[in-house]
Amino acid sequence: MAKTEAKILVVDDDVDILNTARMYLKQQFTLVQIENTPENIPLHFDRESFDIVLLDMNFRKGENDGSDGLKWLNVILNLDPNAIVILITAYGEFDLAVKAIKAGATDFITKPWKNEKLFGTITSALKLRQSKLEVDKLKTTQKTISDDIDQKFENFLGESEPMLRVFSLLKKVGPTDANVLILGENGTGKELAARALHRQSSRSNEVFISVDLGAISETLFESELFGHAKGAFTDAKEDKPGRFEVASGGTLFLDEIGNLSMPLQAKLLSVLQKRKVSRVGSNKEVSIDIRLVCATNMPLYDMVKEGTFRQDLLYRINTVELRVPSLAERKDDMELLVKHFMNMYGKKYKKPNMRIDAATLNKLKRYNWPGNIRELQHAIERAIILSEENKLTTNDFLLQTSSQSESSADETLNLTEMEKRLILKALDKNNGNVTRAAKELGLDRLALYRRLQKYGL
Ligand SMILES: Nc1ncnc2c1ncn2[C@@H]1O[C@H](COP(=O)(O)OP(=O)(O)OP(=O)(O)O)[C@@H](O)[C@H]1O
Repeated sequence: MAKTEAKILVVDDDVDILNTARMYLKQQFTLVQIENTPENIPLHFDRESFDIVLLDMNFRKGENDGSDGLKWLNVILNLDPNAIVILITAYGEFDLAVKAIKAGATDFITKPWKNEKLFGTITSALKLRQSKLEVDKLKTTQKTISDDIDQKFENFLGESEPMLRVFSLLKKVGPTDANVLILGENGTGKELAARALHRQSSRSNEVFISVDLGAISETLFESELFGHAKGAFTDAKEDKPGRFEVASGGTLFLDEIGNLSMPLQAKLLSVLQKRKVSRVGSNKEVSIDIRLVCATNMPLYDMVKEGTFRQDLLYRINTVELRVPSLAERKDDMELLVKHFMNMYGKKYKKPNMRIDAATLNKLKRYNWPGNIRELQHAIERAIILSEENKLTTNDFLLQTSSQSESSADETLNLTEMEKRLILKALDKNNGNVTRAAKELGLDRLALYRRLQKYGL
């Protein structure tokens, strides 16, 4: 009969017991080692990773209160927290066995034992060992995956005033368990902000689960979020936990929350209130412990007034509100972001040391970026791919919407409005330098200052 794959260490000061155990166990398992001096246990663990340790409770002659066994049990669990220890007790030592199991032993066996009983005890303990190792492996895999994802998201850049305010709020709110609602236009970095909150929380070693509510169909909503039991519907071939359950212990990020229909808002609210979910097709409720972060680019407050977003749901998710500014509001970050993406795509497309001239940077600053950072990121990627020299020029950027918006802006015939726009344009072009902007406008500095005051600029 093939031996079962397992490494077993038997520790007892009775050499007869050791030899009997070894003789029998060697026929059943792939590796069996024996030791009569418990002080040598660490040496064995240095050389081998044991699946099971059979450990005597009473070592020194005359001592039979089990304190020695408990001490060595502790040593073994320190050497390997996943160790499976089966204690060898004398007949009638039940109290001691209970004490040992509370201290972390897996099972006990009384001597003299029957071989079948010993085999059965070891076989079921081995199953536990395998699950513990599997959980460990899954945890490591999960950590590697989330570290990997986090790396992609760790660069949340900004040095402009509005971004410094965002960072300061993130720092204050991150470590709390407060529900956070992140508002902002598309592509402003709302998901980055949510991940930054998670990284700064006490849950940072747990999962961050992101759900795009805009991408989940009405019919799949419940099964995706709350899970389903086997047979709940035709495609439910097996039990499956939903995102709420998977995120338990960590952070759940619900993106595009403004896109939820009223019936789905009611379902979501009920789960958030109860902090419990039941999988579709099951009556059993599972408690969930999540930190909730939601995001949207929709005007939730207006939607509440119109009756398309539930006020009670809004109050549940917006304990703290954070607004990520649009790129147009943080033009001071343009250079930093442009250089960051140039560096990123320079590496990706093997075009290192790319430069950008001032005129091109100014063109990028003047453009409105309706798609925000995502649009900027794509524009730089495209420019790097298309560029023929190691310098990005205005020709590498096709900002058509920009010229449209610039020309439509010029269509206004209101003189005051025109003057205001020209001043802003001149300032923008000259990086906020009043002297140079004034010169370009044909004004002296004082005259420009007076106009800035007049228009509240
Ligand atoms: N401050 C920033 N620094 C660096 N990169 C950024 C920054 N903000 C956003 N990005 C990048 O812009 C892209 C869009 O960011 P993100 O997905 O977080 O935006 P979003 O607001 O969640 O978008 P949507 O509303 O479309 O879901 C990502 O590639 C992200 O890495």
